[in-house]
Amino acid sequence: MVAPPDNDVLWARGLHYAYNGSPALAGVSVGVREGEILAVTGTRGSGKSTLLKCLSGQLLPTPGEVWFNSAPVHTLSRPARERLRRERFGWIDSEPHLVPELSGWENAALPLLLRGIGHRAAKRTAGEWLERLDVGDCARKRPDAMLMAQRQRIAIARALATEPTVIFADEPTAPLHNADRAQVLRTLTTAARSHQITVVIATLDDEIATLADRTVTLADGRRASGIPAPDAPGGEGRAACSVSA
Ligand SMILES: Nc1ncnc2c1ncn2[C@@H]1O[C@H](COP(=O)(O)OP(=O)(O)OP(=O)(O)O)[C@@H](O)[C@H]1O
Repeated sequence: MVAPPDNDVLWARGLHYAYNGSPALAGVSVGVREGEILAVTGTRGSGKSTLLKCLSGQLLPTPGEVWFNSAPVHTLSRPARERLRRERFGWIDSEPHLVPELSGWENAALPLLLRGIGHRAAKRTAGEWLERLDVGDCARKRPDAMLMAQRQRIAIARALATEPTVIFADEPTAPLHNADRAQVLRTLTTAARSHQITVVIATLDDEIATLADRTVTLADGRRASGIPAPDAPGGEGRAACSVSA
C-alpha cells in the first residue's frame, strides 16, 4: 500500500464498486488538493454519486483505496468512518432534507449543537452563515414557509457551519429552477473558497466549469479521459488525475 502525496487532501486509486453485481465504478483514480473545488460531471448513471460516496467513506470500494490526509479510509471500521464524516466532512444532497419542526437557524445549527457547541454560539455561527448565503430572513421561518432555493441554501449553510475539511455536494442544484442554479453554485463555491474548504461537487450544470478549479468527467463508471498509469491497473492513475484541466 503506497501512501498518497502530501498535497492531496483526498486521494483515491482504482475504485471499483458494484450494486448487486452491477458495476457502478470500474477503476476510478482521483486526487483532490487542499482547498480545491473539483467538479465531477458525466451523464446520468455514470457513477458520480457512487464516487462521492466512496470518497466520503459512505461506501467501501471493492477493491480500491481512499486516503484522507494520508490516512487510509478504506481500512477504517464503520464507526471510525462515521466519526470522520461527522467531524471532517460535510454533505449536501440534491434534496435539502431539513427538519420540518425546526427553524432555518436551528436547522443550520444542528451539526454544531450535536457537537456540543453552546446554544448561543451555535445560533450566532448559524446566523452568520445564513447571512452569507443570503437567507438571513429565513432564520426564524420553518422549512414549509421557504422556497426550495431558500431551503437548499439552509442545507448548504448547515454543511458549511462546521467548516469541514471537505464538502461533498451531490447535484446540489438539482431541485432548483434554472434562475437559481448558477447563483446557488456561485454562493457555495465562493463561501468554500473564503474558508479554504475543499469541495467535491457532482453536477450536470454547465456553469460549474467556470467555478471549479478542475473537472473530472465519468462515463460508465470510468474517467472519460486520462492516461493509464502503471501503478493503477484498471484505473487512470496519479499522473492523469492531478493534471489540471
Ligand atoms: N442503490 C443502488 N442500487 C442499485 N443500483 C444503483 C444504486 N445506486 C446507483 N445504482 C446504479 O449505479 C450506476 C451509477 O449510479 P450513480 O448514481 O452513481 O450515477 P450518477 O452519475 O450519480 O447518476 P445520477 O446523475 O442519475 O444520480 C447506475 O447504473 C445506477 O443505476
